[in-house]
Amino acid sequence: MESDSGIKIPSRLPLLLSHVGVLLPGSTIRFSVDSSRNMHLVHQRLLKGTSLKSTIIGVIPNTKDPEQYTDDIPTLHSIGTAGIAVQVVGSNWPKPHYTLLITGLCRFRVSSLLQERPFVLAEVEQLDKLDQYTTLATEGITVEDGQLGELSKKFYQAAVQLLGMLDMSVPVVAKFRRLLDSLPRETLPDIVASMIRISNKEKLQVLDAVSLEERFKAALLLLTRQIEGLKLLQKTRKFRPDNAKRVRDFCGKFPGQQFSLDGDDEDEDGDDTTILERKMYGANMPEAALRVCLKELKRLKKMPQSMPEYALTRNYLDLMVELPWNKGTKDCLDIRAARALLDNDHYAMDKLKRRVLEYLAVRQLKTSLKGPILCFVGPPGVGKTSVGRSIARTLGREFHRIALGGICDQSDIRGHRRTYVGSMPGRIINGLKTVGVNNPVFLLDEVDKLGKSLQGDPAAALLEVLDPEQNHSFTDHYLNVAFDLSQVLFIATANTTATIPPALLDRMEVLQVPGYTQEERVEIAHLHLIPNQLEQHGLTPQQLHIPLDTTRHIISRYTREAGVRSLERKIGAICRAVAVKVAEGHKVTKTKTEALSPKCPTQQGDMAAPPEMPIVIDYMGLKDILGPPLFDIEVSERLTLPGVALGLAWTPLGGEIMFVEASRMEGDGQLTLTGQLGDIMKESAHLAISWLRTNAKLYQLTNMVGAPDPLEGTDIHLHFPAGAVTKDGPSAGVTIVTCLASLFSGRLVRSDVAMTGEITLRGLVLPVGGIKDKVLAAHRAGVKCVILPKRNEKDLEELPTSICTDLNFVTAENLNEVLNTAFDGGFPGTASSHKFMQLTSKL
Ligand SMILES: Nc1ncnc2c1ncn2[C@@H]1O[C@H](COP(=O)(O)OP(=O)(O)OP(=O)(O)O)[C@@H](O)[C@H]1O
Repeated sequence: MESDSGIKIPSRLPLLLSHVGVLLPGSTIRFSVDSSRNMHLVHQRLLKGTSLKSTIIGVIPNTKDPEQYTDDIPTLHSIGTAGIAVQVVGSNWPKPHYTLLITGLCRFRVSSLLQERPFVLAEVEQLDKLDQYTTLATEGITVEDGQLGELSKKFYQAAVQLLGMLDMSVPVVAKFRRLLDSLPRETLPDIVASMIRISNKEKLQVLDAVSLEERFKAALLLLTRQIEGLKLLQKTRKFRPDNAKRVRDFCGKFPGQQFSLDGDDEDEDGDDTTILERKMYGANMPEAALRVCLKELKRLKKMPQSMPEYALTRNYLDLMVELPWNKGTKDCLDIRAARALLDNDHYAMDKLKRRVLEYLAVRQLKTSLKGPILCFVGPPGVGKTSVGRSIARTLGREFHRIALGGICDQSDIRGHRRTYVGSMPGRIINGLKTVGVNNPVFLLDEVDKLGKSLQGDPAAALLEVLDPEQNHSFTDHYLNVAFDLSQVLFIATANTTATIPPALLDRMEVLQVPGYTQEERVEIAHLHLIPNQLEQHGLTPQQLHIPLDTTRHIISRYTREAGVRSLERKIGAICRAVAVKVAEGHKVTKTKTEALSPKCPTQQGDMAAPPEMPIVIDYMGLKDILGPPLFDIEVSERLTLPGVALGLAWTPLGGEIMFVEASRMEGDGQLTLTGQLGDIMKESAHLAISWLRTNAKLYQLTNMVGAPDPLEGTDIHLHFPAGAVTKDGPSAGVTIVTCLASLFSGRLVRSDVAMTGEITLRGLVLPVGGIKDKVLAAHRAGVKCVILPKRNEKDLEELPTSICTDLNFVTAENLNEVLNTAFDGGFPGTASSHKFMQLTSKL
């Protein structure tokens, strides 16, 4: 049925390739857009166009699922329906997705394809008249039209009969009757076919019936079958009026089961919600949660899909059914195996491993343990995270790491309320969804780096999570129902306890993980890091050999850290360099075999010999790969002038050595302090000066002009190098005194001595923290003797034996003892009768 006059659709139409419904003229269908071609059509045509013409598109039915092909365009159905996009709804989150509401206008035939990408554009030929909608029902087909007239009359009568059989109120039936009467007869087959429940294949038959007569015939057949089906249904109902479910099941077997003029169709979506409901019952969730889910599902069923809230509710329900409410792994704990595994994975860390094993042993004896939450505190790269992973492995549990560094919004922990656009559950619930069990090991990494902002305090939200008494009913704002976290094993890691809020710290058992000694690092490198790196770079020990001496050299000259991360990176760099050599070697050997063939004997001499395996890395090789050494053993060089002393400092990154320098010049007794010092450190400097002035006579300290007060006519400048780093704390007190004593006496401080300790005005030395890390730093720097406060003697017990044998420890109660040790041959004025204790080893 060609149209040569009247309203015309554009002759070039962009085509929407539909793989679900069939759009018939006169009806409206919702299409979900997710394939890339259709997505481009929406973006470039529907969302950009401003004219009415740009909203007219062609819908080609029954195209293969566009997701299944990439570039090839499938064979298109030749007949489609031109339609007008009356609504475009969508969002870009969580992934781009649009829903189009399209009203069918008329049929068209695809004449030729003009473009396939980014969306399909075709030259089309219009098949139906569009003006039929503007004609009155009475002006259309009449009985005088012969067979067509007869057919249309029959069709109309059948439609009226079906309307009478529907289970609807009288006014609704009357309304539909009026609608039926007002529609032009030629539009009836399409409209009725789109309303009765028939399969897509049958709809396609109606669409393909281009001639009106054929269309009436095809649609009449379907309509009659529908009427027969309803008749049978009514009969069945009479027999078993009480068994509505069975009737429903029975009529479900009819091809054209229900008549749904009221538009309340429950096609695929209906099945979808049934599946969701089934999943809810199967998710084993607590009753309260199930009640909430069922309520939401009821709301969801009533919502049109195009409503933004539909997606929100749907996502919520999907999460609820996916959460492991009652699903867990079975612990397979064998303490002996756990010990072997921990020893295998990690070298040293004895204290930590012992505590972890105790913890696991208690769990084995009492499974319902509401145990403490372990918090590993130590410098970066000492294996805190990797011990957490090993614990999960020993227990046979799932492992999930939650990085808390920089989080400053409490909804990151507890989720957003669902009223917000883009709301999401918090990291705890998300983690549970990811691992799919309710008893994983959660590693809360970097708890000390939680922030605070206007959006609340995430540390406060963590309080509930980490409290064994409360976390069995943890309520995420997004879920809005309680989730039992009591089975989850939480382990936290931090670099320092100083920035962990006290309430949070109180809920955790802190286990210090100190830095490693040089020898421990060498062992870790050879037992773990080198084999790991070789494997990661596809090398074997037969190809690369790093001798012990080289490892020591890397540790002392190329790294300065408490952990082993930088060492691991350096070994990685060596592996990369060797991988190039090995790969080149392969190539050379291969080419050489080819070159040796009689065809080209002359090339033989040009080939470099493949490297000899294994490639052994010596100092020279190291310099080639890693460049010149980054760190010097500088202590002795820097202590060559009076007025310099070596202190020990503690930072969250481990212990460090710290030089204190002093100089004096003519002036009026001013003290200048530089090197970004905090208030406490400045006070220490003032204390030190006061003590020295008081005791100047005793120690024979003079200023430049020989006056008894060292500050008379003299300005003093104290500097703490590495000026970019802020320094604070009282532990530099003894170092400042020693440095000033050296300046005023003109004597050199011993170059192999480092010290730490707080001072008082009366010259006492008070204890300080971080002894282990400080001593390790001193050992790293090649110091031979460490001066510590007497009351820190107990901390020496924690030091490894190797360190104790390498270093001399002098514990001092007062500054006399400090000065006596710091200068060769003691310090004048400090009664050599003052005894100080010299420890070689405490263990
Ligand atoms: N004692 C050890 N034995 C074997 N390997 C170790 C040991 N200590 C650290 N490592 C290795 O060092 C690397 C860094 O460790 P990890 O990431 O666990 O450090 P971390 O202490 O958690 O650091 P951060 O505080 O920066 O998170 C890992 O590859 C780990 O396997």
